[in-house]
Amino acid sequence: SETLPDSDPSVFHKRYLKKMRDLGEGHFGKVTLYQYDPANDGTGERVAVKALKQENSQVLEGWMKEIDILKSLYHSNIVKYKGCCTELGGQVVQLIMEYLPLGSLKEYLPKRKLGRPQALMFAQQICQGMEYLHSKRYIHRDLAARNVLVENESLVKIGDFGLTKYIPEGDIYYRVREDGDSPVFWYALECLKENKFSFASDVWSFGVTLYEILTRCVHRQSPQEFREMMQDTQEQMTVMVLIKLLEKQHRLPGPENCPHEVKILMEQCWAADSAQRPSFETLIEKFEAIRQTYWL
Ligand SMILES: COc1ccc(-c2cccc3nc(Nc4ccc(N5CCN(C)CC5)cc4)nn23)cc1
Repeated sequence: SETLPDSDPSVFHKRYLKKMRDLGEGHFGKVTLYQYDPANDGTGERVAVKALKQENSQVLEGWMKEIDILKSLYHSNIVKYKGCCTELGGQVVQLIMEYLPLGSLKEYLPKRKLGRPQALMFAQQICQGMEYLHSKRYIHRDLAARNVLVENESLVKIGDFGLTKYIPEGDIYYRVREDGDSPVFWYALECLKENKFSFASDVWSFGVTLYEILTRCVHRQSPQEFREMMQDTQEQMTVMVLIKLLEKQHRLPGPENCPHEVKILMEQCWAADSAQRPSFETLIEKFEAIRQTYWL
Protein backbone atom coordinates (compact mmCIF):
# COMPACT_ATOMS: atom_id res chain seq x y z
CA SER A 1 0.00 0.00 0.00
CA GLU A 2 1.05 3.60 -0.43
CA THR A 3 3.22 4.51 2.59
CA LEU A 4 2.66 7.91 4.11
CA PRO A 5 5.05 10.53 2.70
CA ASP A 6 7.95 11.07 5.13
CA SER A 7 6.47 13.27 7.84
CA ASP A 8 8.44 16.16 9.26
CA PRO A 9 11.29 14.51 11.24
CA SER A 10 11.01 17.22 13.89
CA VAL A 11 7.47 16.12 14.78
CA PHE A 12 7.45 13.40 17.46
CA HIS A 13 4.23 11.58 18.23
CA LYS A 14 3.49 11.00 21.90
CA ARG A 15 2.23 7.48 21.26
CA TYR A 16 5.68 6.32 20.06
CA LEU A 17 7.60 7.79 23.04
CA LYS A 18 8.38 5.06 25.56
CA LYS A 19 9.55 6.40 28.92
CA MET A 20 12.82 4.87 30.16
CA ARG A 21 14.03 6.93 33.15
CA ASP A 22 14.34 10.39 34.67
CA LEU A 23 17.57 12.24 33.86
CA GLY A 24 17.39 15.35 36.01
CA GLU A 25 15.56 18.53 36.94
CA GLY A 26 16.26 22.16 36.13
CA HIS A 27 14.58 25.36 37.27
CA PHE A 28 11.13 24.93 35.76
CA GLY A 29 11.64 21.75 33.74
CA LYS A 30 12.58 18.14 34.05
CA VAL A 31 14.40 15.95 31.55
CA THR A 32 13.46 12.32 30.91
CA LEU A 33 15.00 9.59 28.75
CA TYR A 34 12.59 8.12 26.20
CA GLN A 35 12.92 5.67 23.37
CA TYR A 36 11.17 6.97 20.23
CA ASP A 37 9.95 3.73 18.71
CA PRO A 38 7.42 4.23 15.87
CA ALA A 39 8.17 0.70 14.54
CA ASN A 40 7.27 -0.55 18.02
CA ASP A 41 10.03 -3.17 17.87
CA GLY A 42 12.48 -1.71 20.42
CA THR A 43 14.85 -0.49 17.70
CA GLY A 44 13.93 3.20 18.11
CA GLU A 45 16.46 5.87 19.06
CA ARG A 46 16.92 7.21 22.57
CA VAL A 47 16.02 10.88 23.02
CA ALA A 48 16.13 13.32 25.95
CA VAL A 49 12.75 14.97 26.47
CA LYS A 50 12.42 18.20 28.47
CA ALA A 51 9.00 19.15 29.82
CA LEU A 52 7.71 21.84 32.15
CA LYS A 53 7.36 20.65 35.74
CA GLN A 54 4.12 22.50 36.20
CA GLU A 55 2.31 24.33 33.46
CA ASN A 56 1.46 27.84 34.45
CA SER A 57 1.02 30.88 32.25
CA GLN A 58 4.07 32.91 33.20
CA VAL A 59 6.60 30.08 32.66
CA LEU A 60 4.87 29.11 29.39
CA GLU A 61 6.18 32.18 27.54
CA GLY A 62 9.70 31.55 28.81
CA TRP A 63 9.35 27.87 27.87
CA MET A 64 8.46 28.62 24.26
CA LYS A 65 11.42 31.05 24.13
CA GLU A 66 13.80 28.36 25.46
CA ILE A 67 12.62 25.96 22.71
CA ASP A 68 13.07 28.63 20.03
CA ILE A 69 16.56 29.44 21.30
CA LEU A 70 17.76 25.80 21.21
CA LYS A 71 16.11 25.34 17.79
CA SER A 72 18.25 28.19 16.43
CA LEU A 73 21.60 26.88 17.75
CA TYR A 74 23.89 24.72 15.59
CA HIS A 75 27.28 23.96 17.19
CA SER A 76 29.25 20.79 17.97
CA ASN A 77 29.49 21.83 21.64
CA ILE A 78 25.77 22.55 22.08
CA VAL A 79 23.22 19.77 22.55
CA LYS A 80 21.20 19.20 19.38
CA TYR A 81 17.52 20.12 19.06
CA LYS A 82 15.60 17.25 17.43
CA GLY A 83 12.01 18.42 17.56
CA CYS A 84 8.86 18.81 19.60
CA CYS A 85 6.04 16.67 20.81
CA THR A 86 2.63 18.20 21.42
CA GLU A 87 0.54 16.67 24.16
CA LEU A 88 -2.71 15.55 22.49
CA GLY A 89 -5.14 18.31 23.35
CA GLY A 90 -2.67 19.95 25.75
CA GLN A 91 -1.19 23.21 24.63
CA VAL A 92 2.24 22.61 26.15
CA VAL A 93 4.94 21.16 23.92
CA GLN A 94 7.78 18.95 25.03
CA LEU A 95 11.31 19.57 23.76
CA ILE A 96 13.06 16.60 22.11
CA MET A 97 16.85 16.60 22.11
CA GLU A 98 19.66 14.20 21.30
CA TYR A 99 20.55 12.00 24.28
CA LEU A 100 24.11 12.09 25.59
CA PRO A 101 24.76 8.74 27.26
CA LEU A 102 27.44 9.75 29.75
CA GLY A 103 25.39 12.38 31.57
CA SER A 104 26.59 15.64 33.10
CA LEU A 105 30.18 16.58 33.86
CA LYS A 106 29.12 16.82 37.51
CA GLU A 107 28.55 13.07 37.63
CA TYR A 108 31.23 12.09 35.11
CA LEU A 109 34.17 13.91 36.74
CA PRO A 110 34.29 12.17 40.14
CA LYS A 111 33.96 8.77 38.43
CA ARG A 112 36.69 9.23 35.81
CA LYS A 113 40.27 10.25 36.47
CA LEU A 114 40.44 13.03 33.86
CA GLY A 115 43.97 13.48 32.56
CA ARG A 116 45.05 17.12 32.33
CA PRO A 117 44.97 17.18 28.51
CA GLN A 118 41.39 15.88 28.58
CA ALA A 119 40.37 18.39 31.28
CA LEU A 120 41.81 21.28 29.23
CA MET A 121 40.15 19.94 26.07
CA PHE A 122 36.75 19.85 27.83
CA ALA A 123 37.33 23.40 29.13
CA GLN A 124 38.17 24.64 25.62
CA GLN A 125 35.08 22.94 24.15
CA ILE A 126 32.85 24.67 26.71
CA CYS A 127 34.45 28.00 25.67
CA GLN A 128 33.76 27.15 22.00
CA GLY A 129 30.08 26.50 22.71
CA MET A 130 29.86 29.68 24.79
CA GLU A 131 31.66 31.79 22.17
CA TYR A 132 29.05 30.64 19.64
CA LEU A 133 26.20 31.40 22.08
CA HIS A 134 27.59 34.91 22.73
CA SER A 135 28.04 35.47 18.97
CA LYS A 136 24.23 35.11 18.74
CA ARG A 137 23.91 37.65 21.61
CA TYR A 138 22.62 35.10 24.12
CA ILE A 139 23.82 34.93 27.73
CA HIS A 140 23.55 31.55 29.39
CA ARG A 141 23.28 32.61 33.07
CA ASP A 142 23.62 29.07 34.41
CA LEU A 143 26.94 27.72 33.17
CA ALA A 144 28.09 25.00 35.60
CA ALA A 145 29.39 21.42 35.40
CA ARG A 146 25.84 20.16 36.07
CA ASN A 147 24.70 21.74 32.77
CA VAL A 148 27.57 20.42 30.65
CA LEU A 149 26.88 16.98 29.13
CA VAL A 150 29.36 14.30 28.06
CA GLU A 151 28.95 12.63 24.65
CA ASN A 152 32.15 10.59 24.96
CA GLU A 153 35.57 10.93 26.56
CA SER A 154 36.57 13.54 24.00
CA LEU A 155 33.37 15.57 23.49
CA VAL A 156 31.24 17.67 25.83
CA LYS A 157 28.23 19.90 25.03
CA ILE A 158 26.31 22.62 26.83
CA GLY A 159 23.06 20.87 27.65
CA ASP A 160 20.57 23.21 29.28
CA PHE A 161 19.35 26.69 28.28
CA GLY A 162 16.69 27.22 30.92
CA LEU A 163 17.98 30.64 31.99
CA THR A 164 19.39 31.80 28.63
CA LYS A 165 18.41 35.34 27.64
CA TYR A 166 18.87 37.47 24.53
CA ILE A 167 20.80 40.72 25.01
CA PRO A 168 19.54 43.31 22.48
CA GLU A 169 22.13 45.17 20.36
CA GLY A 170 23.70 48.00 22.30
CA ASP A 171 22.69 46.59 25.69
CA ILE A 172 25.39 45.38 28.02
CA TYR A 173 23.38 43.91 30.91
CA TYR A 174 20.29 41.83 31.46
CA ARG A 175 18.62 42.54 34.81
CA VAL A 176 16.46 39.95 36.52
CA ARG A 177 14.56 40.00 39.77
CA GLU A 178 16.11 37.72 42.36
CA ASP A 179 14.75 34.19 42.07
CA GLY A 180 14.83 31.71 44.92
CA ASP A 181 17.26 28.99 44.01
CA SER A 182 20.00 31.12 42.46
CA PRO A 183 23.29 29.25 42.05
CA VAL A 184 25.13 31.98 44.02
CA PHE A 185 28.55 30.27 43.98
CA TRP A 186 28.57 30.49 40.18
CA TYR A 187 27.39 34.14 40.17
CA ALA A 188 29.67 37.06 39.36
CA LEU A 189 29.98 39.84 41.93
CA GLU A 190 27.75 42.23 39.92
CA CYS A 191 25.08 39.50 39.67
CA LEU A 192 25.06 39.03 43.45
CA LYS A 193 25.00 42.78 44.11
CA GLU A 194 22.83 44.15 41.31
CA ASN A 195 21.40 41.15 39.42
CA LYS A 196 23.27 42.42 36.35
CA PHE A 197 23.98 39.57 33.91
CA SER A 198 26.21 39.98 30.88
CA PHE A 199 28.59 38.13 28.56
CA ALA A 200 31.25 38.83 31.22
CA SER A 201 29.18 37.23 34.01
CA ASP A 202 29.03 34.03 31.92
CA VAL A 203 32.86 34.14 31.86
CA TRP A 204 32.89 34.28 35.68
CA SER A 205 30.63 31.20 35.78
CA PHE A 206 32.98 29.49 33.32
CA GLY A 207 35.82 30.14 35.79
CA VAL A 208 33.87 28.26 38.50
CA THR A 209 33.06 25.48 35.99
CA LEU A 210 36.80 25.22 35.18
CA TYR A 211 37.44 24.96 38.94
CA GLU A 212 34.89 22.12 39.09
CA ILE A 213 36.67 20.34 36.21
CA LEU A 214 40.12 20.68 37.80
CA THR A 215 38.90 19.58 41.23
CA ARG A 216 36.82 16.84 39.53
CA CYS A 217 33.70 18.10 41.32
CA VAL A 218 34.76 16.13 44.40
CA HIS A 219 32.64 18.38 46.60
CA ARG A 220 29.07 17.37 47.28
CA GLN A 221 27.61 20.57 45.97
CA SER A 222 28.85 24.11 45.44
CA PRO A 223 32.55 24.77 45.88
CA GLN A 224 33.17 23.67 49.45
CA GLU A 225 36.07 26.08 49.98
CA PHE A 226 33.79 29.11 50.25
CA ARG A 227 31.76 27.50 53.01
CA GLU A 228 34.96 26.70 54.92
CA MET A 229 36.34 30.23 54.31
CA MET A 230 33.21 31.55 55.96
CA GLN A 231 33.77 29.58 59.13
CA ASP A 232 30.42 28.09 58.23
CA THR A 233 28.69 28.89 61.50
CA GLN A 234 25.14 27.75 62.07
CA GLU A 235 23.62 30.76 60.39
CA GLN A 236 22.45 30.21 56.83
CA MET A 237 25.16 31.47 54.45
CA THR A 238 23.79 34.73 53.08
CA VAL A 239 24.61 36.31 49.80
CA MET A 240 25.87 39.29 51.81
CA VAL A 241 28.63 37.21 53.37
CA LEU A 242 29.66 35.88 49.97
CA ILE A 243 29.71 39.44 48.55
CA LYS A 244 31.92 40.62 51.42
CA LEU A 245 34.32 37.72 50.81
CA LEU A 246 34.52 38.47 47.09
CA GLU A 247 34.94 42.21 47.69
CA LYS A 248 37.91 41.40 49.92
CA GLN A 249 39.34 39.62 46.86
CA HIS A 250 38.81 36.14 48.31
CA ARG A 251 38.51 33.65 45.49
CA LEU A 252 38.38 29.85 45.22
CA PRO A 253 41.90 28.51 45.84
CA GLY A 254 43.97 27.20 42.92
CA PRO A 255 43.26 23.47 42.63
CA GLU A 256 46.19 21.25 43.61
CA ASN A 257 48.87 20.89 40.86
CA CYS A 258 46.93 23.32 38.69
CA PRO A 259 49.24 24.67 35.95
CA HIS A 260 50.26 28.25 36.73
CA GLU A 261 48.89 29.68 33.46
CA VAL A 262 45.54 27.97 34.10
CA LYS A 263 45.40 29.47 37.61
CA ILE A 264 46.07 32.94 36.10
CA LEU A 265 43.33 32.39 33.49
CA MET A 266 40.84 31.29 36.17
CA GLU A 267 41.56 34.38 38.28
CA GLN A 268 41.08 36.63 35.23
CA CYS A 269 37.60 35.10 34.83
CA TRP A 270 36.91 36.22 38.41
CA ALA A 271 38.09 39.82 38.03
CA ALA A 272 35.88 42.09 40.18
CA ASP A 273 35.72 44.52 37.23
CA SER A 274 33.71 42.69 34.57
CA ALA A 275 35.51 44.66 31.82
CA GLN A 276 38.78 43.01 32.89
CA ARG A 277 37.52 39.49 32.25
CA PRO A 278 38.64 37.75 29.03
CA SER A 279 36.12 36.96 26.28
CA PHE A 280 35.48 33.32 25.36
CA GLU A 281 37.32 34.04 22.10
CA THR A 282 40.42 34.98 24.11
CA LEU A 283 39.98 31.98 26.43
CA ILE A 284 39.93 29.62 23.43
CA GLU A 285 43.24 31.07 22.19
CA LYS A 286 44.76 30.69 25.66
CA PHE A 287 43.62 27.08 26.00
CA GLU A 288 45.00 26.35 22.49
CA ALA A 289 48.40 27.71 23.57
CA ILE A 290 48.40 25.95 26.96
CA ARG A 291 47.38 22.61 25.40
CA GLN A 292 50.21 22.96 22.84
CA THR A 293 52.72 23.24 25.66
CA TYR A 294 51.27 20.15 27.35
CA TRP A 295 51.33 18.12 24.19
CA LEU A 296 54.91 19.00 23.23
C1 LIG B 1 19.52 19.58 34.80
O1 LIG B 1 19.21 18.27 34.44
C2 LIG B 1 19.39 17.92 33.13
C3 LIG B 1 19.24 16.57 32.81
C4 LIG B 1 19.40 16.15 31.50
C5 LIG B 1 19.71 17.06 30.49
C6 LIG B 1 19.91 16.63 29.12
C7 LIG B 1 19.51 17.45 28.05
C8 LIG B 1 19.75 17.04 26.74
C9 LIG B 1 20.38 15.84 26.47
C10 LIG B 1 20.76 15.02 27.56
N1 LIG B 1 21.38 13.83 27.60
C11 LIG B 1 21.50 13.53 28.90
N2 LIG B 1 22.08 12.37 29.34
C12 LIG B 1 22.11 11.88 30.63
C13 LIG B 1 22.61 10.62 30.82
C14 LIG B 1 22.65 10.05 32.11
C15 LIG B 1 22.20 10.77 33.21
N3 LIG B 1 22.18 10.18 34.49
C16 LIG B 1 21.68 11.01 35.60
C17 LIG B 1 21.34 10.13 36.81
N4 LIG B 1 22.51 9.31 37.17
C18 LIG B 1 22.24 8.52 38.38
C19 LIG B 1 22.90 8.42 36.05
C20 LIG B 1 23.26 9.24 34.81
C21 LIG B 1 21.73 12.08 33.02
C22 LIG B 1 21.68 12.63 31.74
N5 LIG B 1 20.98 14.47 29.69
N6 LIG B 1 20.52 15.42 28.84
C23 LIG B 1 19.87 18.41 30.82
C24 LIG B 1 19.71 18.85 32.13
